[in-house]
Amino acid sequence: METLSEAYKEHTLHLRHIIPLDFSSLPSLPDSHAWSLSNDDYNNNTFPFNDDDDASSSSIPMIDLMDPNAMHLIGHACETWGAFQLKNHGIPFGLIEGVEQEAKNLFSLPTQQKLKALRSPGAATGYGRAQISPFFPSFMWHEGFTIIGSPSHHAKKIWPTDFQHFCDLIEKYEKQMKILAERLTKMALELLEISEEKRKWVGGNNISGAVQLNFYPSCPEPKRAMGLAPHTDTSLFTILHQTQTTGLQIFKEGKGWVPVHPNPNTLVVNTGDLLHIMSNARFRCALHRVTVNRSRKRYSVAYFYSPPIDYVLSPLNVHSAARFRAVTVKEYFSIKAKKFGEALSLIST
Ligand SMILES: O=C(O)CCC(=O)C(=O)O
Ligand SMILES: [Fe+2]
Repeated sequence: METLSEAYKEHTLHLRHIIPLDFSSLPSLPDSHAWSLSNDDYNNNTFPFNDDDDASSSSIPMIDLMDPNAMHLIGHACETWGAFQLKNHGIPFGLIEGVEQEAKNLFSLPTQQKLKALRSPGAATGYGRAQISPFFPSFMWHEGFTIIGSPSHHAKKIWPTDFQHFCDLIEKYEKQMKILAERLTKMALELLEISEEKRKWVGGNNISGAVQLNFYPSCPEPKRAMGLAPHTDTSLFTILHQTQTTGLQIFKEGKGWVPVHPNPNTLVVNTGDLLHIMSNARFRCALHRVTVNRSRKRYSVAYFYSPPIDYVLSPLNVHSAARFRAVTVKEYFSIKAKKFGEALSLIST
């Protein structure tokens, strides 16, 4: 089966954009990882907001999936923020905790062991820096591990005799996340009045899904470092579990960088470029980034959900002129891998 990995094949990266720094023994921030963030940028001078902003308009909405009105609340959140927090999402707490623990185990391994699963140039899966690294002048304070389909190929390299537990948990997690993503997608497509014919793929087995484990080590100079640089996700929806350490921020026009405070038993959902395209820009794709901190390590687990790679994304059923030309999922992934922030404007009509 063709998977998302295909879209990265023509886009080979230099090894310096793949091999992470060995963060374990650094007394200070190397120049290669220094960002010139102004104090205001870091502290986001627009936050807290004006007095006339109430708390509910100053942070992404919290939505209860059991709420009978959930679909409309989700639609509103996608229109205004491109993101929301989700409770009563149905993913067993023990499973989330288990995957979090696996991520902690993985990233605390000695560098040499992690490098056995290094992502190869032109590949999408394995251990390494963020895929967006080449588009920024400085490196990020981050290590990642990307999984598409079964994690066993890479897991066997890291733990030759002991990979099964990791694989079982990740596969269970992927299955549960897929089910949740399907529920959200059905609601979004219903709100967009997408035809039955164009919705048939939802619930099928050839969707494009990926799991991304992220690690942000504690950092000697957090104000001059960046965990993950500003980006939008190449997905329809991204469902994120973050540990209880702040860092994730979403950019909101007129407000600046807004923190997404971790809440126990709550997942963060954001819309990605693909839903932005399908909705003819009615749903935002949230620009987000991650800051780091001095004493606490931060972990997150992202699940990216997208239609099958040959699915044609086109702003259908819209009441105004299409703002994007039709592209397949695979074509869009490959444009994004090569052109990053320009991808949406490159397919604009
Ligand atoms: O670590 C986070 O909170 C966000 C991760 C993220 O944005 C990503 O993996 O695309
Ligand atoms: Fe992201």
